[in-house]
Amino acid sequence: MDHVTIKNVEKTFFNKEEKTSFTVFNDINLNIKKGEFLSLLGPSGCGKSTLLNIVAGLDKATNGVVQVGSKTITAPGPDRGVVFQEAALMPWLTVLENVMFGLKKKMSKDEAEKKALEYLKLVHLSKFVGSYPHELSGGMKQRVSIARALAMDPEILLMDEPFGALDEQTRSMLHKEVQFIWEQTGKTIIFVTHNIRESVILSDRIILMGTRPGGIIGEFPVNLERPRKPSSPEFVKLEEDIMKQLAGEIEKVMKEEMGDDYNSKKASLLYGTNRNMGEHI
Ligand SMILES: Nc1ncnc2c1ncn2[C@@H]1O[C@H](COP(=O)(O)OP(=O)(O)OP(=O)(O)O)[C@@H](O)[C@H]1O
Repeated sequence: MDHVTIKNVEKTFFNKEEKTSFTVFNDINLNIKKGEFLSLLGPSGCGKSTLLNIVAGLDKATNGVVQVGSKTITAPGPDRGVVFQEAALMPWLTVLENVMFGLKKKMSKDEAEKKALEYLKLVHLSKFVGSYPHELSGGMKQRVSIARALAMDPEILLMDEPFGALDEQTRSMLHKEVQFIWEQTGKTIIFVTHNIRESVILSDRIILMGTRPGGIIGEFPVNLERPRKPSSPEFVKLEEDIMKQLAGEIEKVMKEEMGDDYNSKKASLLYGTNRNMGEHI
């Protein structure tokens, strides 16, 4: 059953002062199933965050519609929880209070506390409920923000490079955690990343996005058993297939951004061992 439907979505940014406009993408069509783990993968600037923000209701499509079930999205709503790259916790509140914050508007304080504790347990932070954000590592802060989003019980979890700022070990630990949460809760997850390996580890399906003109340039179902092993031949093959399709895109972006400084040797450095497409190329 389709849970999220993205139909003919266009996004154009207008700059009124300079009287210019920039179309990020002009015709995105995508159906996401209930309970599906879908990644949006692509080089910097291709519009992954823009598309996610439109689904979140934080930004408006210039044309086209996004539906959750049969309901057209016009604004943020409790059916969609968002986790960003930076956890954005309230520094004056404890871990528990941060997670309880939104819940208290919906239920009694006791109920909110019970629910917050339940979700903090799910992300393995029971021992830190009384800590303040500055006492936590980056990975722990992201786990709080995941618990905070999940505690509101959204049908859909939208994650915008949630582990982009974390070190490799923490990132890998959180992959296991997100997978566990997804299996436990059955949420539909849309996950933005520019890391090929991360998308193969986590997703049921990977949507590849390209730039200028922006849009979907490929789709890869990931039919590998979980937990996935990056060293398995099937995993490596899929990474290579995605990489091949993306190589041309990345060079296009680099050529445009670096102009005369561009040289293809630099491009090859980007295809490093962790299959990361670079930060802001
Ligand atoms: N408010 C805005 N006004 C004008 N242009 C914008 C605005 N927001 C985004 N853009 C442009 O839209 C394009 C897509 O941006 P977006 O952040 O969605 O890309 P992305 O694929 O998520 O990139 P990254 O991986 O770097 O976050 C970029 O060229 C960006 O400069």
